[in-house]
Amino acid sequence: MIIAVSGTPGVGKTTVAKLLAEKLGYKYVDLKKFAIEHGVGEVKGDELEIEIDELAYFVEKEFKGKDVILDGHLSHLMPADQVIILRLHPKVIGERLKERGYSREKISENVEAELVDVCLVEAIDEHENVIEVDTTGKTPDQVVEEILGLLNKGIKKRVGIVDWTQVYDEVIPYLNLGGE
Ligand SMILES: Nc1ncnc2c1ncn2[C@@H]1O[C@H](COP(=O)(O)OP(=O)(O)OP(=O)(O)O)[C@@H](O)[C@H]1O
Repeated sequence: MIIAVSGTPGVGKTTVAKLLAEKLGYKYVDLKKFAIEHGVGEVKGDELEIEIDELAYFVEKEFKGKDVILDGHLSHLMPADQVIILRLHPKVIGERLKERGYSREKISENVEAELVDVCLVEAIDEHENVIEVDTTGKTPDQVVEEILGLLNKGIKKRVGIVDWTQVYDEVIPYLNLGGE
């Protein structure tokens, strides 16, 4: 089975994807590395611009019918049997990306994407089997146990569990509202 682990940059995809692969005995795949190895997309500045359909072709060709965890913020756009969308309080996303030295603009862009559920909405557009997990305040182990608990119960769809508009006031400091 192909399981895609996606979500806003900084949400904890790689941490959770590696642990989930280990617990399930699945192959772990870094989607960005996979794309580069297959010559999909081109590096523009510090960004890798990827042609989604081309990447999806290689993912299907290489992993269809295999047990794989796909790690990447585009993985929910790939041909997956199950999608896991990780969520995190947008202010924690802001803190993590600040620690990474992201620009104020990049931080704001990603905090806003988390605030308005961009990855979740895209995943639901593409796939029926989407499980949303709020990782806020949970350890990686707790997040993986929650995912395994749902999958073991045969639950393939669980969405609509967070609404960050409730914490909008806490998020404002991370948004580039003035456009400066
Ligand atoms: N559940 C967690 N609790 C505390 N810290 C976490 C948790 N999950 C991940 N982190 C930390 O958050 C940071 C980002 O984690 P990670 O690199 O897994 O995120 P990501 O979503 O893969 O990011 P990117 O999309 O940029 O690759 C790392 O420093 C990681 O150690």
